[in-house]
Amino acid sequence: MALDIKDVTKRFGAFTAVDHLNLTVPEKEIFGLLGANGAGKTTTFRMLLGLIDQTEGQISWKGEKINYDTSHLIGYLPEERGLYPKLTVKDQLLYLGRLRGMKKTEIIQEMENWLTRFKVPEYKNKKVEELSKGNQQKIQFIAAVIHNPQLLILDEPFSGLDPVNVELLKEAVVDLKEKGTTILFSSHRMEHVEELCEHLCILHKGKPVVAGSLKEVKRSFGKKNVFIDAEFDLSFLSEVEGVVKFKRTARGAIIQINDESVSQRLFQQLSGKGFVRKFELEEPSLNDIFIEKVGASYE
Ligand SMILES: Nc1ncnc2c1ncn2[C@@H]1O[C@H](COP(=O)(O)OP(=O)(O)OP(=O)(O)O)[C@@H](O)[C@H]1O
Repeated sequence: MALDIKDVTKRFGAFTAVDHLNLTVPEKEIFGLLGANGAGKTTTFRMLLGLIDQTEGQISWKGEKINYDTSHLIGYLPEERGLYPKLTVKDQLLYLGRLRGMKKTEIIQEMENWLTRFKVPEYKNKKVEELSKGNQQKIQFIAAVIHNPQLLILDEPFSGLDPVNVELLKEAVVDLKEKGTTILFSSHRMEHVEELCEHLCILHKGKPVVAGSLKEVKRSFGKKNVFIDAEFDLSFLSEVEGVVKFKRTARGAIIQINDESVSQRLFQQLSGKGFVRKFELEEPSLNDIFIEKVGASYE
C-alpha cells in the first residue's frame, strides 16, 4: 500500500484536531478526503507533508517516513494558495521547478505542455497578479505537478473554478492517475468525489465516520432514493411506512427509503392518482450519506 496513516492524532494544546486516524491510500488511485469545515483535512495534509508533526501515530509513503529527502516525490496544492504575485508565470515555475531539482529545459517543456493543455499558453510572460483567481489556481496546480510527483495532495482543488475549468482540472487529475500518480484530495463537493474517487473517507471532528470504497460506502448505507416525476402532488408519500425523507424538487420528488422493498409500496400508492412521467430507484448519493453522518451535529 502506498500511503499509510496509522493511528494518527494531532492535538493543538487541549484541542484534538485529528483523532486516531487510520487510512490507507492505495497506489495509483484517486482518494477523497471529505469533511465539514474544521473536520481536520488540512491538518492531516500538513502532517502527511511533514509541515507539522503528529502528536501520535505514524505516516509513511511506500514504507518510508515523508521528510525533506522524499519531498521531491510529492506535489501539494495548498488550500491557502501561495504564488509570488510580482513574478511572471514562467519565472515562478522555473523557481519552483528548480527547488524540486529539475533542469531549466525540462521545466520549460512541462510548463508549455501544461499551459497549452489549460488553454492559456499566452500566460507564460504574465505576472501572477495580472491573472484572475481561477487562472492563478491553474498555475498553482501546474506548480504542484510540474515535477511529476508520485503522490499528489490537492486541498480543495476545484474551489473557485468555473465549470469549464473544473472539467479541465478533473481531466488532468484522471490523466495523472492513469500515468501512475497517487492522488489524495479534499473537497466539499460530493459530486466531484463521487465522479473521481475509488476510495474515500469522511472525517468528522477529526475522526473517520465513513471509510471505504465508494461502492462499499453506498452499499453499507442501505438506504436508497426513489425519484418520481408526476403531474400530481406527491407529498402524501412522506407518510408511507419506510420513507425516511421526502424532498420536493423542481421536477418531482426525491424520496429516501429504508430499503429497496419500500419502492414497491410507493409504486402501489401511485396507482389511479394520475400521470407518472418517471419512477426511478436510485443509489443514495454521497451527499445523502454525508448529510446523515455529519449533518446531525449541525442541528
Ligand atoms: N495551528 C493551529 N492551532 C490551533 N488549532 C488549529 C491549528 N490548525 C488547525 N486548527 C484547528 O483544527 C481544526 C481542524 O482544522 P483544519 O484546517 O484541518 O480543518 P479542515 O477540515 O481543513 O477545514 P476546512 O474545510 O474549513 O478547510 C479546526 O478546528 C482548526 O481551528
